[in-house]
Amino acid sequence: MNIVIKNLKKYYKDKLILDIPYLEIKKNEITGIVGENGCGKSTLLNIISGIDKNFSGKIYYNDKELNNEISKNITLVFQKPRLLNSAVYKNLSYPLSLRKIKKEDKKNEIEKILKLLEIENLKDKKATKLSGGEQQKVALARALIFKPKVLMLDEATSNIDCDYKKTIEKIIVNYNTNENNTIILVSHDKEQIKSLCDNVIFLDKQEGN
Ligand SMILES: Nc1ncnc2c1ncn2[C@@H]1O[C@H](COP(=O)(O)OP(=O)(O)OP(=O)(O)O)[C@@H](O)[C@H]1O
Repeated sequence: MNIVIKNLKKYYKDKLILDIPYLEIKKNEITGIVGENGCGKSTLLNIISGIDKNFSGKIYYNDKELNNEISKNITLVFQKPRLLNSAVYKNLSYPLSLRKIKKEDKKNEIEKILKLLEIENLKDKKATKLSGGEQQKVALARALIFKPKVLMLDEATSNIDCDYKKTIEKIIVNYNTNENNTIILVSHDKEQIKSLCDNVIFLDKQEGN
């Protein structure tokens, strides 16, 4: 999905947080968003995902404004995952149940994604009891299982160890190139941004913040 942002302004009370006259995020590309703490990166992802509707300006997704169908195709993964207080398997099956996926297909999809992310060993463990890095892996699995057209990662690999980060990065690149998807990556990891992104957006902190 191509995303075009026009005249976006976001305030918290009377403090201007974001001021973006025009921004285009292209499908089939990995777009990095960088900038110092507090410049509004997470706020921007929340707005694009539809979680935050309190802004002025327009956002077009393939020339259309946000609706239920488009929302279903956008996933945002947070640095601190919000997982269910139940087994990893349940965390992955629940979102598929909401989408009315048949039991047999569900099982196959879950097994595929556990294997892809190399987390079969976590399947029966309680998600909220996992380490920070393990929880991030589960959150990525839960995001990918939806096959979203727009995948946004907000510091989503910050707790993952170096070796495994490479595995995740490969999965992200494949997901982008093979499936025609849009990926937006917020990260303070300069190496990661440099090696993965086709495009980098530098957000400036607004004056007075
Ligand atoms: N709910 C809120 N109410 C008031 N101000 C907020 C709220 N959420 C964020 N802000 C402010 O908005 C600004 C942008 O925050 P945001 O979290 O988007 O920045 P960021 O670039 O993602 O930062 P970081 O790199 O530290 O994660 C900050 O000044 C922050 O204090």
